[in-house]
Amino acid sequence: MSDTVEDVDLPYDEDVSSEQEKISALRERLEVLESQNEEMRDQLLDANAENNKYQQKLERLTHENKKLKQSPLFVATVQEIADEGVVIKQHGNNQEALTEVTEEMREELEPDSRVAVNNSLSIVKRLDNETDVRARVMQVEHSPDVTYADIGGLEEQMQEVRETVEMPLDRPEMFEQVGIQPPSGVLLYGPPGTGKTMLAKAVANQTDATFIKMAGSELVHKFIGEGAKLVRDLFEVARENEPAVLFIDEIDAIASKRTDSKTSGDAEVQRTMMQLLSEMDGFEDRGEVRIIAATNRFDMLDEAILRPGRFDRLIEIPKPDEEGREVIFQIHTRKMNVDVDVDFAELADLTGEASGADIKAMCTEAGMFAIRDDRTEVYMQDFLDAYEKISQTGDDDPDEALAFA
Ligand SMILES: Nc1ncnc2c1ncn2[C@@H]1O[C@H](COP(=O)(O)OP(=O)(O)OP(=O)(O)O)[C@@H](O)[C@H]1O
Repeated sequence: MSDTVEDVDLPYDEDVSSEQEKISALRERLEVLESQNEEMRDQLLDANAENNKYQQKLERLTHENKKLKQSPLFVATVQEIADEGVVIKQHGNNQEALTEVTEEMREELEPDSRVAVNNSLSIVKRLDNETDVRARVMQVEHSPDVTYADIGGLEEQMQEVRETVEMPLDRPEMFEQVGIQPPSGVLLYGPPGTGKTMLAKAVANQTDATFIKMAGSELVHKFIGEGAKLVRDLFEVARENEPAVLFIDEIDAIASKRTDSKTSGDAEVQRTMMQLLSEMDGFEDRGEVRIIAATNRFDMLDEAILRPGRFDRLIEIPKPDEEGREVIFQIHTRKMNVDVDVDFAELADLTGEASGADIKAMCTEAGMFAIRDDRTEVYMQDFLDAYEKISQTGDDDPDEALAFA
């Protein structure tokens, strides 16, 4: 307190008041001050009580907020931002809902944003950019390092793929001058591990194009509810990266014959396929992007996908014949330290039903036998042992890939 007696405004006149008057004036002043003090103490108590109340509320909200963030959240996509609220579509069950959001959150959202919602479908947060999803579902490689020389036993098929995919990418003006549309898509079909992916990569390498791969099964099983959007994204990424080879593996997962069941999963697959068809139909004028699809289940495909203008070249990629197998053995042992006695013709003869992938596995296994034996050179016997081992692998499980035993 800096006030001194001189500063205080006294409740009496110093010069005229008697002692008695001074005392009673001071008493009165004291009473007033005491009652003011009382009042202020009451106010302070009230304020403290209020403060306590807010403190408790804050704690409760912090706790709720934490709980909200901890309990499992569902993923949804924003469909529309309307005055009445935000329309979201949940992944998994595809149900649409109108939900409220805070002003701050509303500003962050736009149609197609992916969001996390809680049990009562309130939007809790916006999920980070969708390139994340794209990256997880699409494999993008600029000019992959596979060349035609790495592929064995598919000369005819290679020629056909080159004509239909490579020419339009390399010399688009030829098609323009002749006045025909280049074939829009190529479908490679045949057993697993026969080189379909390799072929698509080799075309991208040869034409210096970006190779973009998406697996049909991932589209419908991993990213439920997002299939159609991801197909849209896929074509967009291709256009952004042209010249591009767009490789859709396991296309049967999205384009199989319609089944009679009407489950929501089927409806979702249908929507994804419709999106694919519409992207392909509108694709002719979209520059230097070529589509290659692959399937092991040609018999399952919906005819809609095979209509002219879509995949109008169907190329069978069979298992290699004996001559092909010999070449594939040579390709996969190029970098191996192989003994001169190794007879690839004999190995090709031995491995009747092997696919290219089986042969590759056998070469690696032969190398492992050499290493186990502490050698750096791989002998014929290693290949024979590898054959033995690999052909036995599938014995217990007839579905196992190695079918050449
Ligand atoms: N014709 C081939 N020539 C050389 N190597 C081959 C051949 N076919 C397959 N391979 C080997 O097998 C591996 C798998 O082949 P690829 O992925 O191209 O098969 P795919 O037909 O696309 O199989 P899937 O249908 O299972 O996707 C290749 O990386 C390669 O090492």
